[in-house]
Amino acid sequence: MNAPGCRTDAPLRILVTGADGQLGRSLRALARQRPGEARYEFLSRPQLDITQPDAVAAWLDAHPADRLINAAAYTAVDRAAAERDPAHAINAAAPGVLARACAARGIRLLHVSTDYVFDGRLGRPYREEDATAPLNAYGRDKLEGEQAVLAAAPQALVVRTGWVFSAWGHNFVRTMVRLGGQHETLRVIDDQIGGPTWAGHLAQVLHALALRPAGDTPGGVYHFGGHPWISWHGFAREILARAHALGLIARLPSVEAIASAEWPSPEPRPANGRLDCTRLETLLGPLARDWRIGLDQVLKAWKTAGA
Ligand SMILES: NC(=O)C1=CN([C@@H]2O[C@H](COP(=O)(O)OP(=O)(O)OC[C@H]3O[C@@H](n4cnc5c(N)ncnc54)[C@H](OP(=O)(O)O)[C@@H]3O)[C@@H](O)[C@H]2O)C=CC1
Ligand SMILES: Cc1cn([C@H]2C[C@H](O)[C@@H](COP(=O)(O)OP(=O)(O)O[C@H]3O[C@@H](C)C(=O)[C@@H](O)[C@H]3O)O2)c(=O)[nH]c1=O
Repeated sequence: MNAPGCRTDAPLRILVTGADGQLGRSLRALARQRPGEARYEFLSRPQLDITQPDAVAAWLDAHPADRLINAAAYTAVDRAAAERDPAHAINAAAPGVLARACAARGIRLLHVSTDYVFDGRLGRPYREEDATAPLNAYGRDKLEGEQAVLAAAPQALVVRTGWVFSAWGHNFVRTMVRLGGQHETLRVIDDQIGGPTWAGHLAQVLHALALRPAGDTPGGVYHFGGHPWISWHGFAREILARAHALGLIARLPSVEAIASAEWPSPEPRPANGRLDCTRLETLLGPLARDWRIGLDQVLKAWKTAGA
């Protein structure tokens, strides 16, 4: 194993848990595009269930690594209050299990968290040190997970992001294209703003962080989110206009702007999910984070695939 903080010519060995999700698949794509920069190993849920401490320990003993990127999570926000056991086990408890197992073996953990750790009442983009106050069960679990990681492994990196989309899995872009093909009018919340994050950009950031020597990169929380900031309503309009222009939907539906109170959701969301990325940009330099580039990539991929 490369000693933490030491540069070496051997490519770093990076394990990725939750490798079949949006972020995991985006990391797979990145690893294919940049062979030689690191030796990635991708573990989907059947290969490694992160809620099982013995399985985690056994895997890490059998597969030495320098870094572990945890892309596994429970992301069904509206179900997290009803499905307490799995949601808490995956998002709150398992990150601590991973952090302890990694710390015991000199592996640096990169963990991913969310803008939903904030209550959204701040009148500016959130910085890493701003007070957390999650509004929903998912946000509370993710915050507990962050805290467990940093308590067990202060050198770990916790990257908070928001509004993630990709060509794979469940996300707002897919939902809008599906609904846009079915309805003449959609109703979408206009009083929640944030930064849609293309999972490809998030993968680039995690890859760059993983490659850095630990000594050059202080442990702790970093924010990374897409730009420009926009409401869900504005994002929906952009998605539908571009999907229509590409012929993914035959008609352009109208999109009615509604207030959060008018949307029947069991779980509240923060009104402000904007993430200030200055800390990360100071470390890594200017970051690719324009979601419009990612959105075009996703829609073109679906067009090519005939979706
Ligand atoms: N999606 C979003 O909008 C946002 C996501 N995030 C965070 O970013 C990270 C990546 O999210 P994203 O890629 O969208 O998530 P996805 O829901 O797309 O993927 C999560 C993956 O984790 C897997 N998984 C679930 N439970 C376990 C387990 N016990 N052991 C191993 N794997 C498991 C899932 O498998 P299965 O499908 O079988 O359950 C799935 O493949 C997460 O930490 C998430 O909280 C932060 C902000 C926004
Ligand atoms: C489908 C739909 C959603 N909405 C609203 C509900 C919600 O406030 C917002 C987004 O809905 P979704 O259910 O897609 O997104 P949601 O599950 O809230 O997305 C969140 O996922 C977790 C994992 C995160 O960490 C967050 O950063 C965020 O990305 O849009 C409408 O207003 N109209 C609609 O037709």
